Amino acid sequence: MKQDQQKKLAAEEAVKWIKDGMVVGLGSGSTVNWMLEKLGEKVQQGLQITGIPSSKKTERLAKQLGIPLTDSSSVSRIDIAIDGADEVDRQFNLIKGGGGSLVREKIVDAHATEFIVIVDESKLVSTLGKFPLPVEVLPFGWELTARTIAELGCEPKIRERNGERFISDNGNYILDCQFNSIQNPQQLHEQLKQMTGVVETGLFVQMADRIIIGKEQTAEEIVASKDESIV
Ligand SMILES: O=C(CO)[C@H](O)[C@H](O)COP(=O)(O)O
Repeated sequence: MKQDQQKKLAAEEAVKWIKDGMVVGLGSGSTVNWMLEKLGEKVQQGLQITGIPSSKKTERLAKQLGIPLTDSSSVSRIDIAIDGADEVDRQFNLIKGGGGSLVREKIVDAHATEFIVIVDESKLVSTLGKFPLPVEVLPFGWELTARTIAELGCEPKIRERNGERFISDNGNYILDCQFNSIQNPQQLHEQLKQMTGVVETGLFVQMADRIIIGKEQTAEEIVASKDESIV
């Protein structure tokens, strides 16, 4: 499938940035899974790194692939983090959390010296918001939290999977908030973060250092000062 091929291209390009001795933040999602496959191969060939997984799913796959893991209590730095995204805009803002791992991803990605985002070209948008913004909330009183969020002009929907309420790795719920068009990601993130009951938002505002977009035959790498346009 074309999209999978693009994800694989972006993922493999990103692995080239991982060098011996690095502590590597491992994101989550299907694009990251391609990255883990390649990284696993390199580890088998002798690359020495330590990974910090950002979700239980990533932890399971990394272990299967023989990637050595540790946790944040055992490292003083994260050299590089590689993660996917659900939407990417021209100002290096992201929507993440489609897989429900946004809190751990944000902690890992925010502490990395270099944060690389890997996406297929369908993820690149001019304005964020078509993808419903995932917001992690405490289960207690979530209906009240959802009502407050709705006042910002969206329709929060409690996330379900296979007919069951989705529970994050942190034991919380996810509200998927359809804003359609997010004109000011920073402002919206701050408004949401101020609400009691909100744990974290899927808005990653200007955190990325490098965006690698898988295209038809190649992976296009965009590094910019974060004020620059990327397309
Ligand atoms: O944020 C995420 C998980 O919480 C993922 O990185 C995002 O959903 C992209 O996933 P995929 O690579 O499967 O398209």
